[in-house]
Amino acid sequence: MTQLQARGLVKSYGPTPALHGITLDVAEGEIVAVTGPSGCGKSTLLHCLAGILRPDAGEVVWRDQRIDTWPEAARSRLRRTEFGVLFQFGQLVAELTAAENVALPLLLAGTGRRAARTAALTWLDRFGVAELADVRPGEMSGGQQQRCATARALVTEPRVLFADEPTGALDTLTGEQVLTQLVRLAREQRTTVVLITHEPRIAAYADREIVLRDGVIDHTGLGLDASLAGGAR
Ligand SMILES: Nc1ncnc2c1ncn2[C@@H]1O[C@H](COP(=O)(O)OP(=O)(O)OP(=O)(O)O)[C@@H](O)[C@H]1O
Repeated sequence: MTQLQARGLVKSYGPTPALHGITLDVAEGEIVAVTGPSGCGKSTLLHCLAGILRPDAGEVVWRDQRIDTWPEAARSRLRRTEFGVLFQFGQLVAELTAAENVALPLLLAGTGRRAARTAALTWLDRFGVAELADVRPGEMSGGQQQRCATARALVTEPRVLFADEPTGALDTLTGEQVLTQLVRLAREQRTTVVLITHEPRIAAYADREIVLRDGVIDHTGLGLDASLAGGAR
């Protein structure tokens, strides 16, 4: 089943064009990597798909519903429930512990405190950082922070996870470790993932790679092709 569709997306920032007509289908449970040179429109595409930005023209369709025309409050609710969003710097709340950070999206969605904490501990454990439950982000390494942020993005068990360079701030080995965990858990949950990356090695974890150039899709390929092009894994 198709989970998410972009139909002829066009977006400019004032005089600066970013997307020139992107059409794309993402299947349920599919992991798609969006790659391409700096400035080619990757983040803009992700933000349009996630309902953060409204395209100037074209449509974003999620499970047969056109969402780009929804009011901001409805799109924001969608991002708190059915969608998960993860950025390069995990954006954990500095004053909260890891468990409180991970529980936060559930509390915002109305889950009770005890159930939210239990789920947070489960997800921290899945990312191998259960022992950090009561630690604040300032006392964690970058990799530990990003594991917590990834746990937070998945704790609501979103249908679609949007990740913008989620391992871009980490060293190669740590980045790959976090990403393999993310991909494994996403596959277990049948979560659809749209992942932006600069690195062919990272794109190799995806089912499909979509390469943008100057705001259009240059070509698409299998993740495996990217791995071969980028050298041995
Ligand atoms: N808020 C903004 N205001 C003005 N121009 C912007 C803004 N955001 C992006 N752009 C421009 O839109 C184009 C696409 O940017 P976008 O960030 O989507 O590309 P990207 O492929 O994600 O780049 P990078 O890999 O460097 O993050 C670029 O020319 C960029 O300079």
